[in-house]
Amino acid sequence: MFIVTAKEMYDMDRLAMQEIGLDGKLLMENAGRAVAWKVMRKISQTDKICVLAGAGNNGGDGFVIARTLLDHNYHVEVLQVVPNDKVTGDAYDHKRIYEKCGGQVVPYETGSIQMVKEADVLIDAMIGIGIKGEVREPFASLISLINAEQSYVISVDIPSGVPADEGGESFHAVQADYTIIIGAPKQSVFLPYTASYYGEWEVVSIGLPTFIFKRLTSKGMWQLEDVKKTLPKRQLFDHKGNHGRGLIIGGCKEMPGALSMSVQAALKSGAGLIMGASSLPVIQMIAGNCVEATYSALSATDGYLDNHSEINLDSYDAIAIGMGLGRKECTKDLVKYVIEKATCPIIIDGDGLYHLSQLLPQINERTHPSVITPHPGEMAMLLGVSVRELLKQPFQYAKEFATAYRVYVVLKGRYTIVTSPEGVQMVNPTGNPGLAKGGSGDVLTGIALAMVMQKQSLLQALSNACYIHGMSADLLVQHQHSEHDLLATDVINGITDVYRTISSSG
Ligand SMILES: NC(=O)C1=CN([C@@H]2O[C@H](COP(=O)(O)OP(=O)(O)OC[C@H]3O[C@@H](n4cnc5c(N)ncnc54)[C@H](O)[C@@H]3O)[C@@H](O)[C@H]2O)[C@@H](O)CC1
Ligand SMILES: Nc1ncnc2c1ncn2[C@@H]1O[C@H](COP(=O)(O)OP(=O)(O)O)[C@@H](O)[C@H]1O
Ligand SMILES: [K+]
Repeated sequence: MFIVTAKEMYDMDRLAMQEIGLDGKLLMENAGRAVAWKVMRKISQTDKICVLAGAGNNGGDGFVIARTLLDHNYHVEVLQVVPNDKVTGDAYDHKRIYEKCGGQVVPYETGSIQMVKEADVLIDAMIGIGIKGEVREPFASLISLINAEQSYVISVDIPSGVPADEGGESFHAVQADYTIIIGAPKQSVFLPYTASYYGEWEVVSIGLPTFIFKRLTSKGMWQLEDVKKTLPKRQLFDHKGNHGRGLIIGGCKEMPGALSMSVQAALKSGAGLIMGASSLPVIQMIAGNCVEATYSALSATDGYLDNHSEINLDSYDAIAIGMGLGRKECTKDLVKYVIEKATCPIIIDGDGLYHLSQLLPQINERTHPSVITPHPGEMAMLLGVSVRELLKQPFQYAKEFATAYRVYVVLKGRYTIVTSPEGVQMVNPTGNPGLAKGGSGDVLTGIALAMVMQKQSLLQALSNACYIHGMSADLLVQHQHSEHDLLATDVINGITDVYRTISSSG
């Protein structure tokens, strides 16, 4: 599934009309009818429905929705929020068709507030992706009224008032219960400050050909069907070498568990062979948790790894470094050494990212792939901006960093964004707040290492890792756990169910 900015959506529209000959009225018909079918599945025939229509094409969709509902004997009326002369073009044509089919259009006036109050279902077709600046009257008051009422609110394309793109912060918008998105989700579906306005959401197709999306956007949402298509399969005559040899370097005296979780998660996700490298006390503490792994004891001073020359980096398909490593000068040297010497893909996480802020020239010079897996705090630190600023434009910032330093960026969060050095972006939809707990990131790094070592493109490998990690948490919360008691080690064990579910669902 593709993700678009408002500009990309308008460009697609233009291309569809000018180059293919799909005209605007037809697209509006497709949009309105597709939305109406979704609406019918959510409401009952006895509901009193009020469609609030604005002046633009979003309002035009509203007239098609109303006509379709009317034709199926629903009790529907349109409240036109703008004067007649503002409804023009395709929207005007669809208004006329609706009226010719017997539809009622009630002009907006103070008395029509009653219409909103009496409705069981409000269909918000006031403003779509064409919003400019702050919402004006009477939209602003209507939005307050809608939000204060108990009726079921369905927004068309986007809750009116919510910006389509990242970047904005202050806005007054409809709080929808359900949003039916037209064509493709906009960036604001995935942002922390706008996502909740959408309520439950779904996307409907309006017949724009896939090649148009491919040509105009490089953002998408990774879905189960993508995982099924790209996940490495195990063949009858496979041996462990076919599924990669991985090295995981991490752990210090205060954080031995981080390494343990990454090692376990990597093996559980399908890695062929995993070597965990840390100090002897750390290894002695964790080896019993995962007897399938091999371990390499490195020298340490005061509980922190201190000697990079002991590590042989040559015989691995991928290396992960940083989980629970510590923020000492000696551990920075270790990270620097791996960045400079590793001739396979590397994944840098945790304290490795802390050190990376002083190793940016070195990462830039790598000729083999590099992956970073920051949470927003780590990403903001690397970019030298505040977390608040980063979260206003996560797509933009992740892309800036990925393309500037030629790295894969896995910017973690409710909707983790994976960005390739070319700027292609994949959003992961799985996961829940049960993952907001120490150790979840270490598990993700282990899964990511296992994926990166096996035969898939790196963007696919990292998207699959995020999907599996989140899906494990989702299945666990649906079946045996709650978001409160879920532990990172549960997420490792839950990988079993993820694979069983994926393989049994065809
Ligand atoms: N391919 C597509 O993307 C298609 C999109 N369609 C619909 O078209 C919509 C976009 O249509 P438009 O470009 O006409 O834009 P909109 O309908 O989103 O909004 C434009 C209207 O809102 C008013 N407006 C803008 N900012 C405002 C503010 N701050 N306060 C009050 N009023 C404001 C403008 O004066 C204008 O009348 C989409 O959201 C979608 O619903 C469909 O018609 C089918 C095809
Ligand atoms: N509310 C949430 N919804 C979905 N996923 C979440 C949520 N909170 C955290 N996660 C996921 O959990 C992981 C947390 O990683 P991180 O913050 O690095 O944890 P730690 O370093 O403590 O192990 C990330 O993969 C992130 O996407
Ligand atoms: K809307």
